[in-house]
Amino acid sequence: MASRAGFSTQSSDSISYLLQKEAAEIDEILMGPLGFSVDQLMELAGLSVAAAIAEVYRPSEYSRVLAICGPGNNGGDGLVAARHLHHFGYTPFICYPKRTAKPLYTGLKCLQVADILQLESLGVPFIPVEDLPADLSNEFDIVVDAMFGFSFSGTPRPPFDELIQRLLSLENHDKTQKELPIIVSIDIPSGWHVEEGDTTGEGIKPDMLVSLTAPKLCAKKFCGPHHFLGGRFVPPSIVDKYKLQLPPYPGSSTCVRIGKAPKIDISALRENYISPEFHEEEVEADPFDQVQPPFSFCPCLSKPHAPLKGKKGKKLLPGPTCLLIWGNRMLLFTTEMFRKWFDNAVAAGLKEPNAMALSTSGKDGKPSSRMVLLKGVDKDGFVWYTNYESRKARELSENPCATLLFYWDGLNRQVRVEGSVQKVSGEESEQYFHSRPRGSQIGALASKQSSVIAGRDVLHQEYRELEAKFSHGSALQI
Ligand SMILES: NC(=O)C1=CN([C@@H]2O[C@H](COP(=O)(O)OP(=O)(O)OC[C@H]3O[C@@H](n4cnc5c(N)ncnc54)[C@H](O)[C@@H]3O)[C@@H](O)[C@H]2O)[C@@H](O)CC1
Ligand SMILES: [K+]
Repeated sequence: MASRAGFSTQSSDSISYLLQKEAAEIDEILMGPLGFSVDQLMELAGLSVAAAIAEVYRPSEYSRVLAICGPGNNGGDGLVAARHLHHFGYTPFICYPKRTAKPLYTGLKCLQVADILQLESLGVPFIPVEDLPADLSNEFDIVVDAMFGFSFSGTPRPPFDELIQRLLSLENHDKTQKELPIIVSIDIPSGWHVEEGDTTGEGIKPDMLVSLTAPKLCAKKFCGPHHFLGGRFVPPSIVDKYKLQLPPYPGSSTCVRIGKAPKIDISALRENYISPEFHEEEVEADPFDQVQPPFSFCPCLSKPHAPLKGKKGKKLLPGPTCLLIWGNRMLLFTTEMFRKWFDNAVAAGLKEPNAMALSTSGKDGKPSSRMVLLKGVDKDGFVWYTNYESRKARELSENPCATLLFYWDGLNRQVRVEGSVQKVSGEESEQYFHSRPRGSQIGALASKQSSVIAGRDVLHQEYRELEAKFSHGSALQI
């Protein structure tokens, strides 16, 4: 869950939607000339479904997940998603009415046997359809609809007709009375026509739809708040053949949000912290002994940032209020302790753990904040660099007091530092300046930062002069 799905800014009008026939053809091409195996595709599809769910619904609030799996590959995606959700910290349950009983099958059935064995080894319960509570609203927080995908046609036959009815009855509950389970449909909301959608207007209305490979035509009619695309395996030959326009997946994400951005009630925006609690009695008497906070970290270590030194530096000397904060607890700390926590944040793979909000105020007393990057920390203080003509530098020259705030999402920690600020030595500044890439050096010299720029021509002129000074001629952008 370290990587985020991001949001595609591509309008839903410019995304391609597939006809049923095209979806089936793509399936055949992938598993024919392109050499994919069905289990490979299903694994990627199921993983992207689990990732999309985890993106929106946290296990601390939505732990109990029921996956209702159908007889085809859509059902297989549901089994795989449930396995990944287990590893993401959810408690999945499976209802798999057409599960195969015999172990020796070929093709798809063989795969489903493997999926079942893997889920059973994780202790994931399989609930027979007759044991499923008639009212799903008390038992589950999320229901994954993995009954039918793009090969569905006609009207649902038993027992799926009745299962779809149970999902429908969830929607008809009095929503003001209690929290109802979220419905997540894989690829197609089950019971919908693959191209025409919910033709009767009485089909299920999932809260989340995770389209796979490319959305099917019926997805145009999806009105729920969360539409994601998953199945990050489409090769260029298929994109070209079907003239597919698909949004890019950000970074290493297996899913990407498409459709409209979710409407967020800012007043209700609250992070559910799932990191282990840190109790008062666990705090060491000597803060230096509090070296390893009681958190476990992601084993994939990202490379620590190389220490940077340099020019136009500022150093904040921590005053009496240096607080490590986790949840609603605080601990006075030293820069040495900070360093250990910082190293933990780097090891946890957090993005830019050295980003910090710097707040200053000048002689007018009006505070201002901005994000800057920490460039060093030692027993004397915290170092960052700024152009001495910037607003922050001006304010610090008028009032050499500042606060720093680090916020390490994912670890549920923040660090607040308050103190007085002084310039670093010229020598340290020089070292830092020369350690920066050429382009940044030019940019730093030319930049007036937040001060008002008299005229663009003047600035261009300065750039030209600076570029001429540096033979490398690094590219510059204004
Ligand atoms: N690129 C792809 O093609 C990929 C497809 N995947 C998944 O595979 C799905 C398609 O899988 P399948 O082709 O196996 O088909 P489905 O999973 O859509 O379902 C086919 C099964 O449903 C039954 N069925 C159809 N209509 C019915 C009805 N009215 N009542 C009761 N049963 C009915 C069929 O007899 C068949 O057993 C996709 O939607 C997607 O979820 C993913 O696993 C990976 C990639
Ligand atoms: K489905």
